[in-house]
Amino acid sequence: MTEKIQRILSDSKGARWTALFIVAFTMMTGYFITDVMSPLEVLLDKPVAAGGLGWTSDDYGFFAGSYGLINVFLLMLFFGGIILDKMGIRFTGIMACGLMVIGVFIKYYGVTGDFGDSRFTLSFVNFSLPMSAAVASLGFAIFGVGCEICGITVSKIITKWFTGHELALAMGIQVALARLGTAGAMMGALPFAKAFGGKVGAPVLLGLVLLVIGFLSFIVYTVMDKKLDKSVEEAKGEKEFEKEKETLDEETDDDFHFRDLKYIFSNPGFWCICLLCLLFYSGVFPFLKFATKLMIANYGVSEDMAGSIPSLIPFGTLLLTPLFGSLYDRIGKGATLMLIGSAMLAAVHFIFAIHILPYGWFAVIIMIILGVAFSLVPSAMWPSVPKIIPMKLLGSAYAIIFYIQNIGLALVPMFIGKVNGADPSYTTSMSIFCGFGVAAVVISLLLIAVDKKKHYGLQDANIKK
Ligand SMILES: NCCCC[C@H](NC(=O)[C@@H](N)CCCCN)C(=O)O
Repeated sequence: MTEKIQRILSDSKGARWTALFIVAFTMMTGYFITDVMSPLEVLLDKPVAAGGLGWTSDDYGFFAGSYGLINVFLLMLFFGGIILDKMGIRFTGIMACGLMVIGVFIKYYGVTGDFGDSRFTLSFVNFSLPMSAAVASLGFAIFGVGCEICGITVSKIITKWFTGHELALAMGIQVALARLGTAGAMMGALPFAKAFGGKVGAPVLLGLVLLVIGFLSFIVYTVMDKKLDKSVEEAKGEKEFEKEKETLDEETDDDFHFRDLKYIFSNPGFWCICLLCLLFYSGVFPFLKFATKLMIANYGVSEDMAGSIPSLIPFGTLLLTPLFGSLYDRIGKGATLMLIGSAMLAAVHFIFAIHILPYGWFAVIIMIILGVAFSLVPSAMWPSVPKIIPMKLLGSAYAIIFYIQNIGLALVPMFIGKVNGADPSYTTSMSIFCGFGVAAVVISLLLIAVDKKKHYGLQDANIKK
């Protein structure tokens, strides 16, 4: 009997949680590097003679957006998903980590190399950047490919180990640990750079070292992955588990066929999740980029304190994302959680748009509500994908969702920046963000209806009793 229960490695609680923490650590180091330069703008825009890099805010904006450039314009995320489904977790994960390390190495060279006054210029499109920004952006774009492909690989790994167990809790913990990487970068990068004489390269080098450790931990994970596959093979060989064999057959990485992609594209539930992801994340990540200035302009918060109010959001999600994930595992109602989170997003932006109660304490309350919304939707949305899409297509499915999301993450901030220039009261931009929330509510309602019709099980608990 014991032999039956413990027939594959993922049935061991210790093994699957160890696997989770190993790959979540890799992802955390990736998120650290993603945001390590965000608090360093004050050092980047100093003149070269004063120890800075002489970047303008436009140069910085281009650098920040370069994360998604190769992913979006060269369709790298789309190909990344196919590579994952075709070549498997171990190959793709190592490739992704390798790309992240190469990317950060180039970025480090960009911010520490001596380029003098040289510039990178494309005269036919009237484009010019300091050479340091151009090199750093190239590195960040390569890193972005690795980081997003690593993200879809980790999602597939978690699904592989946790299906039928604590899937949403595991995904929630992974996202929470990733947010810890973001929070660590936001809080630690500037003091760390200042401790090294204001050198931008110091925190980037720290991130590079952490990333290499993250890469090594992924290599350790591949050993576990091999063992899991071996235990699955052994279970397949046992006659009495004929029924399970059919399920396991469906789960092998080798079974991917391009023609199967039409299953993804023709799936209405998948498109609802894609749209929800695009709308919801467009209302959160780009908002965070403008939130500090909003606090100063509309809520009278001092410059020193203004950044700490939006930082309540990633901190709040640390605890709440696993909590809501565990709720989804035990009682289900995933689509309802997404609806509630979307409604909260719309309400928060509506309140920001109409400028009532212009006090710092009120902004804190609103930001906490946004933090709850930012925990509700991701904790229910990501674990819902495996309920709609079979395992062998999961890499491609996550990649397409990430791809569509990246378009919003790249274009919305550029658009909102222009809108704020024309209307510095933030009424227009907050109304646009509110519009994303309202549209997310509509899509969530549609998802609930589609789920009822197609029986995806989005409202069911993940843990099989
Ligand atoms: N199991 C999927 C987890 C996704 C977490 C999600 N990340 C993303 O959506 C990334 N594509 C983009 C992250 C960009 C910010 N650095 C998240 O909520 O972080």
